[in-house]
Amino acid sequence: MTVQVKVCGTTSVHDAVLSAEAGADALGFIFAPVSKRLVSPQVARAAGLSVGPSVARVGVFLDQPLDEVLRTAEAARVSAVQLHGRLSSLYVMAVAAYYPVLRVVRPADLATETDMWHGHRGVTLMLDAPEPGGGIPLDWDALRPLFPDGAWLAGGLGPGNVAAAMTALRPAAVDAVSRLEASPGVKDPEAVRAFVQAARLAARSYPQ
Ligand SMILES: O=C(O)c1ccccc1N[C@@H]1O[C@H](COP(=O)(O)O)[C@@H](O)[C@H]1O
Repeated sequence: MTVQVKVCGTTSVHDAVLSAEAGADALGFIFAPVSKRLVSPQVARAAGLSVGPSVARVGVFLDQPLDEVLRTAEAARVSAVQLHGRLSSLYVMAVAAYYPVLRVVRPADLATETDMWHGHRGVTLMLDAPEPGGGIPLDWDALRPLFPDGAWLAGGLGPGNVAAAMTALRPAAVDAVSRLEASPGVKDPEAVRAFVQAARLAARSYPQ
């Protein structure tokens, strides 16, 4: 199985190229105003263009109005949208009419959201810690019985623990930001490279 690796919190062309050269499959651009990694749609668009179409560009939003999400995603030319927050299923489906959606869920909501989105091809679940971008890992062993096939995993992942997380849950993709930074919004090149390499290595031990 091919595991996707997403490097989130990209705020510059420089860091987009760095992550793409390290082998990332997807870059995340955070458009939530509360974030320390907030990026403008214009910079995100330039960064996306700098890495070419083979690298996915994911716009990340937290509890923002629907029209703002759609306008920002369009301006930034993202290829997918990641939705955090308390959102109705109608809202999520409205975004999914335009973009593939990564619907982010907390451990407490995993079972309900798995039932809700089962069979919706445009919506993929991503499990994350309750505080997005907080760098806090989840209790992977406790989540093992609930973790759905095909879901993505985030929450405090980094070079030192991504292999253990993948061994426990076998996610379809892994995503990280806090542990890949030299300072908020600025990537640590060594950490980004080590994260992608560790995830690729761990993916080799997935059952074929
Ligand atoms: O990182 C942020 O500031 C952020 C703000 C608002 C919504 C999502 C945010 N980040 C997302 O959090 C996860 C994991 O982050 P971490 O590795 O635990 O720091 C990732 O999906 C980011 O997209």
